[in-house]
Amino acid sequence: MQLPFTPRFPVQAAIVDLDGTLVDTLGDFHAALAATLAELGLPPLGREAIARLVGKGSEHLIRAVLAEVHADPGLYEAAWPAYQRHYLAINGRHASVYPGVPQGLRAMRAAGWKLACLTNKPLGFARPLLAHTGLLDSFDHVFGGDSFERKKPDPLPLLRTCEALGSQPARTLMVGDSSNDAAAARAAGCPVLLVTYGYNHGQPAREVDADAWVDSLAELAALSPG
Ligand SMILES: O=C(O)COP(=O)(O)O
Ligand SMILES: [Mg+2]
Repeated sequence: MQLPFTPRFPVQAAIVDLDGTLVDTLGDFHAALAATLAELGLPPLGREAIARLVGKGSEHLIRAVLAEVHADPGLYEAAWPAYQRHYLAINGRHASVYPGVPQGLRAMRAAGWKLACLTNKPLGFARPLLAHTGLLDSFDHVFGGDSFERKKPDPLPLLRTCEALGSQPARTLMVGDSSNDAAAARAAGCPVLLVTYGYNHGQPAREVDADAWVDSLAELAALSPG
């Protein structure tokens, strides 16, 4: 497997982010939040505003959305269960796999790499979404934002995922779309590749400290012989 940079050690596994990297879920976030805000009698929020707030898990998203619409923070207690109900009802309906993802995952598997999906999304949202999009079987492990005590950008979820994969961090590539993925990877000692098409809190991914960037995961397939 060739990469668009030279890692210090040969890579033998990858940890891949979900929202903004494998699947464009902005439509799901928008629909679930619209239903939640309407139920609470609050104004809706546009897609661009939501894209800036996604990436640090659903609890953070709900608190940030309430702040964005100038709602009472105490509404969180009602908003969180309402959001879970609405999200589960529409999970995957307004989502699409990014172009190049199946080719990129196939290339990584063909290289003999172990693969894990590690997202800040709750596991109860992540697994059904991966199954719905046909990506679940690509992964040896799937972990969510509630699988460990802390979420990305903390290195703990990456270190635990490396253990599950049986791969040292220096030999495990983090593939993500945001500064959460990159900061967690740096702190864990994993090399990091970012896609440029994701959310990254509304900022260009090329401005984030990473080892390399790709516009499509199909670039990995193009680099690999055969
Ligand atoms: O649900 C989120 O906050 C997004 O999670 P991810 O980018 O880590 O997949
Ligand atoms: Mg992401």
